[in-house]
Amino acid sequence: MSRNAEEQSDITRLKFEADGSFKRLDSSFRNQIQKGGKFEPEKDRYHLYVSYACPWATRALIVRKLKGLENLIGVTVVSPRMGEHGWPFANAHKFPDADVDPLYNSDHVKDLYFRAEPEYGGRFTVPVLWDKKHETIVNNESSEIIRIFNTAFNEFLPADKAAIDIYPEKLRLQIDEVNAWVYDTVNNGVYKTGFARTQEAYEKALFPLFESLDRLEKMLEGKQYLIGDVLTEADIRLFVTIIRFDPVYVGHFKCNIRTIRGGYPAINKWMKNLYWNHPEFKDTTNFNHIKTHYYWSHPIINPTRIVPVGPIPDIDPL
Ligand SMILES: N[C@@H](CCC(=O)N[C@@H](CS)C(=O)NCC(=O)O)C(=O)O
Repeated sequence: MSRNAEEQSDITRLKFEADGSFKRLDSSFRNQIQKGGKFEPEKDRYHLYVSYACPWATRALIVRKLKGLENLIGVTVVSPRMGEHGWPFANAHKFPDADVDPLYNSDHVKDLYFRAEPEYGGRFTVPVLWDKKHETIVNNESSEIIRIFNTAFNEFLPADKAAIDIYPEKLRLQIDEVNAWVYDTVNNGVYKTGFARTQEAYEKALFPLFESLDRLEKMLEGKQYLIGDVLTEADIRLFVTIIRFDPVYVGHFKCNIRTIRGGYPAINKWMKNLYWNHPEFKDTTNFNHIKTHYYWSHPIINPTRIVPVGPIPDIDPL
């Protein structure tokens, strides 16, 4: 099942635009889980492969826990050191809190992609939502996986968990509007900043990133949640980037106009509340995986692979 595909798996061979900017490719597996479809809601049929380091994958981990899906959908965590073959499992690269692949004992995430589609030509990204019945990938796009988790398994859940709705009908327009610019300038903005190959491409991503943080700071003043007064997917999608900001993006991705803790009191307070008061956020945040992954896995940006010790602490107390 293992195949050499370093063009696709080696992050140091990422393709860039002519102007030195980084362009993220669309995810390829975009199926839904629904009654009457190829992928029906069922207990213990689906499996989630994630990295604790990856902000996109962590969205799915947070929602899995928030909705109480732990007994319905298993999880496997890859090792944070992503090398020429992409994400390794623990048997290929041991690391604390990393797992072996319980389904196929694969060495790398790419082996799952080739099992699902032998001619697969895209990148081998996490998260991967896997169907054990058809032995294929249901979906590898986090924004869709969290919406699947939000509703698809409600019939198996106790009433309090089924009632949790992170994309409520009456807030959808607002959530979609915020998601759009937060995705482009913040979630993906940090990557565009950090992966830029020219000064111009770097600054073209950096300034909009900080303009958006300024805007978010105003939106969060005196508020616990981004939209309305409930936790929505907009908070989850933003949190996974903000929690990585001071420990990684400030240094590694050169997003250093301001730090969150030093420059954005309202964002910092919102982040600390989610982290310290909601186990779904704290228990799915692993700073060791986060820091090791970025500083180790991008030798173009950090050739010594030294992982900085600070900031201490990773997140301020409440
Ligand atoms: N649009 C995808 C992005 C997923 C993604 O880019 N994941 C990164 C880790 S943070 C990855 O696995 N990259 C591996 C690679 O590109 O080789 C999603 O939101 O699920």
